[in-house]
Amino acid sequence: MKTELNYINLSYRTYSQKEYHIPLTYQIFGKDLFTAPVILVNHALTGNSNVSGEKGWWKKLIGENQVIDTTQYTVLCFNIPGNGYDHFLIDEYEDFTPSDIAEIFLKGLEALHIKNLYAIIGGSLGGGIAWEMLAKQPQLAEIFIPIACDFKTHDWLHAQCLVQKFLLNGNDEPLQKARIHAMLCYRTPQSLNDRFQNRYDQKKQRLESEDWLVYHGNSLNERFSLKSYKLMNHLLMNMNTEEEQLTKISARMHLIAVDTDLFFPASEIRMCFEQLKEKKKEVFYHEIQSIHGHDAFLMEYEQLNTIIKNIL
Ligand SMILES: CC(=O)SCCNC(=O)CCNC(=O)[C@H](O)C(C)(C)COP(=O)(O)OP(=O)(O)OC[C@H]1O[C@@H](n2cnc3c(N)ncnc32)[C@H](O)[C@@H]1OP(=O)(O)O
Repeated sequence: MKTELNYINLSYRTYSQKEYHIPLTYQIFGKDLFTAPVILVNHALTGNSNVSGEKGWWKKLIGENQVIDTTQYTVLCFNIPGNGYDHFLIDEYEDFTPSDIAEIFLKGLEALHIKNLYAIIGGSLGGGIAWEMLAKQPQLAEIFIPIACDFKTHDWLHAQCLVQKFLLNGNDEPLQKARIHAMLCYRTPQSLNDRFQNRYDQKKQRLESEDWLVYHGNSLNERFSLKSYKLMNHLLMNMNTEEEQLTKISARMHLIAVDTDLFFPASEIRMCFEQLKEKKKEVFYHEIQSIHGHDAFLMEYEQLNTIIKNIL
């Protein structure tokens, strides 16, 4: 299986009229290009192109004989430029919007001579970017699977991103603090309360739940850069796909929500589904039941795999 990082050099002018040289990187898993249907996977906020294999963040979904079976498909994943996985960082992150990232990914597909995709799948921010891509090229894919995401950032999510921005602009452990706040948005009160039951770690002199949060804050700080996090948060805060374009998307759509998601509430995803259904035939809604909230798309594999297995 090929897992090396590949490069495409792009000249790109942002919608804010800034010129950039973008070394767009990507990974391919499974079958060689042009020998099998292509599935594009768009990664989430702190993810990257390494979706499958030993360290793949979606390895329980994508791999040999997994639901997204790399013996049957070519799985392609671009890095969001500036995510730092390929060491490319962006200083002026506000130059970019999710619409720019979508445009860059489309240019990436063009450079690879990929005209059609079998499917686009994306979780959270990755799904939001996929909405933007399809709004720009409605005929691009046969199947669209946005998971725990919406075509735009609603007020509550925007507000949480604003808090993230304040924390990220602080001087004292900005990335750790932002991650701790984000972890609380990715989970629910029940998820934490059921799991930790107020247990106290005598050795560390703090609640186990606090230790878990501190661990996640420090662990992201070790593997992710502040600049990348600022960019990703800015993108999450500014998803705004043109609503009139949505019904023009030709792909069979399968919107997947999590019943307890605080970031992208199931009620909003269902509303999007109801509106699309009025004007479009092949649109479906699925719901993962979980106490965990947004993170369920990285935890509830039994449900997620069953849903996706029936779609592909
Ligand atoms: C907006 C968007 O685009 S969303 C995208 C952003 N979302 C994320 O980044 C996901 C954030 N959540 C996580 O990273 C979670 O860990 C998940 C969802 C991947 C897994 O959740 P859980 O199954 O509850 O695992 P948990 O968080 O307890 O443990 C993960 C790891 O941390 C370690 N860990 C957890 N708590 C502690 C602790 N207190 N001390 C030391 N290690 C710890 C575990 O041992 C485990 O290590 P391993 O991966 O080497 O086995």
